[in-house]
Amino acid sequence: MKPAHYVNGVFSTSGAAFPLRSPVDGNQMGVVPEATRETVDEAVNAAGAALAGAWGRTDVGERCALLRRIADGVEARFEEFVDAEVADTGKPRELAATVDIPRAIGNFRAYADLAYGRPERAYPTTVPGWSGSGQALNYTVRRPLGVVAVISPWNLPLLLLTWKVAPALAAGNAVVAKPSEETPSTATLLAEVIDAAGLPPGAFNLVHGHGANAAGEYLTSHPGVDAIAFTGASATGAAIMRNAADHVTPVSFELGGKNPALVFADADLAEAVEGTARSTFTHSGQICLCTERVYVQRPVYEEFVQALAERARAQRDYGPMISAEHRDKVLSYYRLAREEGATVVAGGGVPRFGDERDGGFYVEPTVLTGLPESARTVREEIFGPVCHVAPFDEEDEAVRLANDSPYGLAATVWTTDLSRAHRVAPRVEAGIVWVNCWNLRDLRTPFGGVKASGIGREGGEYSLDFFSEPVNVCVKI
Ligand SMILES: NC(=O)c1ccc[n+]([C@@H]2O[C@H](COP(=O)([O-])OP(=O)(O)OC[C@H]3O[C@@H](n4cnc5c(N)ncnc54)[C@H](O)[C@@H]3O)[C@@H](O)[C@H]2O)c1
Ligand SMILES: O=C/C=C/C=C(\O)C(=O)O
Repeated sequence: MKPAHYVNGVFSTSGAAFPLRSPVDGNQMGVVPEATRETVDEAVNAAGAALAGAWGRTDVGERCALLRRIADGVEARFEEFVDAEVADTGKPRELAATVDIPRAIGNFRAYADLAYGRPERAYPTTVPGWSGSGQALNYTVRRPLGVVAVISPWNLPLLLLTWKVAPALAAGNAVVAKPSEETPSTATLLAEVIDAAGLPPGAFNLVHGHGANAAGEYLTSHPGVDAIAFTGASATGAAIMRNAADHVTPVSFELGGKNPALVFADADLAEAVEGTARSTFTHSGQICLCTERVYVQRPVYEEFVQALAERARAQRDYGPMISAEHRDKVLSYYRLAREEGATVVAGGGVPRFGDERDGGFYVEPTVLTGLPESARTVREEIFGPVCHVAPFDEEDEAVRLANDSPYGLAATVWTTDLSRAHRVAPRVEAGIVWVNCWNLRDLRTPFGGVKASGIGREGGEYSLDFFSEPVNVCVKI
């Protein structure tokens, strides 16, 4: 797979090339073209021209049929997409084959169904004493925003790219997408599938490159961009917001997190341990929904810590960090944790495999205890296979601990007390609260964070609302 831009229906590798490295062994796998400001400008102009041309004249039925054709196209090249996602991220094949690629297909199919079946409202209005019939009809129609910039991260590359592209196209927008510089391959395959599906040139465009002072920033500060949908770090979101401010460009942000788990003494402890191991170590903690703070009611605290530590030590076939830089960042937090006085109950270092993986970017699955809530390790997002476990006594204390964070993306609550579940979950300052489960997804539900974890919601009608403008038409009868 050779990463390429896709602009106005044409593939190219214009621009300086930068290395694409395998996170598994650190070896260079290929090169990625760095889009210039001119290439980004060409992509935005192509999107605008598509809206003024054939793509702008499509109706929702035609667009949803094209989304289904894209889904079928990805499905037909399923193994190729899995190979590319595994090569770029190093994630276990089973994860890419059961989550990343099926969800990308599901994203297109879900929005084809949701957009096509979405009703609009009408209000028959009576105006007493008014001349004529004294009646009017108010109805809502929706217009696409226009040219949408989509910027996506490296952890779930195709899942998160298509989670924005699908609803943006369904709503009639034209898209310029910039995937992470770390993971260009499945985005390029997607462009091939979209090209084969027959979308008019310029409806979907793809540019590769870095973010700050590069393709990402050229795109988010471009005056021809009508909306920005971004997933990535909170600090990056703030930088993008500053660029968007000049043109008052609307933004949809899915940002960072420091997700808590609350484990009550009445929980099914084995289920809570297994669920917290999954929510901490899946994709080596490189999912925004992963748990990094665990609060366990005191009567079961010691038992829980030991059981979770055993699960950490038992982790096999886990993947690496995406890059040497990210590996070094996670290891710097492992050092910081020790400096702040943590007990490292499991992990805390670099695994030794005795094979090519020793040249890759692996870190050990890690469980920490003993830190105060004020510790940086407990407050700052690490984005690796690590969590800190602390005890609590009362329910209100647990909620306060969970909410004592600048972030508010996701949380898990483990309890067999139904009343407690329904009391606690709505009080947690997060966009998504799972009870006795984790990452169980219904694509119609609102997805997103509060505080520094994001602005707005994705999913179902929430995405379609962001990617379109409602227009109220009032007709005197
Ligand atoms: N809330 C969510 O749904 C969600 C999902 C995945 C990842 N994340 C967050 O993303 C972070 C990890 O991903 P990452 O390292 O790719 O994030 P990142 O913010 O470094 O990069 C994300 C994307 O933004 C681009 N970018 C970077 N700086 C930019 C700038 N100044 N202007 C325009 N574009 C810019 C990058 O090239 C990349 O495509 C973590 O903080 C994680 O919590 C959040
Ligand atoms: O890393 C963050 C994961 C985001 C997941 C979703 O956006 C989703 O499941 O729809």
